[in-house]
Amino acid sequence: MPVSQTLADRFAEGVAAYDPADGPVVLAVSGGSDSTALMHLVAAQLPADCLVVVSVHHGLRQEADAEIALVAAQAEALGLRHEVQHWAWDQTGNLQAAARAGRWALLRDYAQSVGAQAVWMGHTEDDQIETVLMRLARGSGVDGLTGMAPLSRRDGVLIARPLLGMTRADLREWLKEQALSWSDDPSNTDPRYARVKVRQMYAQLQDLGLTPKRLLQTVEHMQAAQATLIAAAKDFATRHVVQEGADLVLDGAVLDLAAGDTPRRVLTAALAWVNGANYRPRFDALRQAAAEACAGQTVTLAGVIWLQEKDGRVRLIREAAATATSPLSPRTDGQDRTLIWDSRWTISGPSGTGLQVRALADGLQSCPQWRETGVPRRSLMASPAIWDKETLVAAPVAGLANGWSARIVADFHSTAFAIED
Ligand SMILES: Nc1ncnc2c1ncn2[C@@H]1O[C@H](COP(=O)(O)OP(=O)(O)OP(=O)(O)O)[C@@H](O)[C@H]1O
Repeated sequence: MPVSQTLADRFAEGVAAYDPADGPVVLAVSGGSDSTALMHLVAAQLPADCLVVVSVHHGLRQEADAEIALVAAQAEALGLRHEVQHWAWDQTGNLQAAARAGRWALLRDYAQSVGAQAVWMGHTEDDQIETVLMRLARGSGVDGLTGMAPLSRRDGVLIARPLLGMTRADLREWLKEQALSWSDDPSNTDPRYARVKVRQMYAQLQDLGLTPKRLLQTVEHMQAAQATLIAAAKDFATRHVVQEGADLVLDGAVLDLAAGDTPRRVLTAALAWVNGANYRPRFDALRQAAAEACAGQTVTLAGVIWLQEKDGRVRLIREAAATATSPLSPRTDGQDRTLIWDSRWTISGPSGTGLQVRALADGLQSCPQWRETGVPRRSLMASPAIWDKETLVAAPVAGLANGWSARIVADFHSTAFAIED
């Protein structure tokens, strides 16, 4: 059977769970073989109007213009929308790491600005093997050695990797069979990069019997171990964490980090849920904050205020000052505008020019009915509000709707234990 047959069939199974009603999908396509194959395979399975192809131009190599032009031409032939996002290096830090982080930030922000349900990426089995070997070299634990997950979450955005079970060689074979071209980025073979070194050394490790099959078996064992840890954490959370709107209320058991993996996992998940998964504290900082909270102090960590309740529990509230401002670009078709704010609120409302979403903060004074909502003051101050420069247009959570709505994207207990990327 030609590669095309089996590969396309396996891919079709992988996308079966996708529901167009949940919003568009962003396809991250660099123009390399893997993401080019991803674009064509997805386009054959899903309706074009729910796909947006996004290429990030790093402005670092001359060939990038031609690579992105090739993606644009192929996307157009498939009837897909194609967007280019430009990245600029501010000359700080390691260039590779900065480019990777900058690329993700552009993909994430774009996905959130169009209310996308997920970003799909072209990582393959080869990338998985390299990732696990690099993490082994860093002494990673169970979570790290699970490698990349087929479905995970970063900064509150879902990442799908439908090609993880396929090899680069198979994808290239498939592209050739379909007479489709791709671009080869020379840095993918530059031995100065750690990933390239790992790839080259892995060829030797295979001679010792560390075949892809064996290595991926270990990954499966780790995934099973991780699933057990996550199940225990979920169960613990149902007993010790209560979601109240956008806040979480924890009892003392969650702060008892000496009790092992489970409370640490639950506390970390709780913070990540409240801060939109924008940052995770280091363990030392977490331990210190938990001890202070146990001693009755109010703590601010990871963009979250840990406030004492009268009954001794601790309320986690988003810190208004840690949220960002998102511009609301107007729609030309007169439809409502939808975007995701602070990685966890879906905001919808009438189009308009020059509007922004940012935390309500002191705008609370302009919401006469806020007390009737029953939501604590500090929680309302961190809730989303629509602003026209300094004028408050709407604060839906604080009782000033004016045609706008805001809802928390996902419930804590059912989503907070998704695998983090
Ligand atoms: N410049 C980019 N623009 C958009 N998406 C990108 C870009 N670079 C990488 N990606 C996404 O990240 C995935 C993994 O990145 P990686 O650096 O391994 O890819 P690559 O070698 O540039 O290209 P490919 O994976 O397509 O062969 C890609 O498959 C793609 O989905």
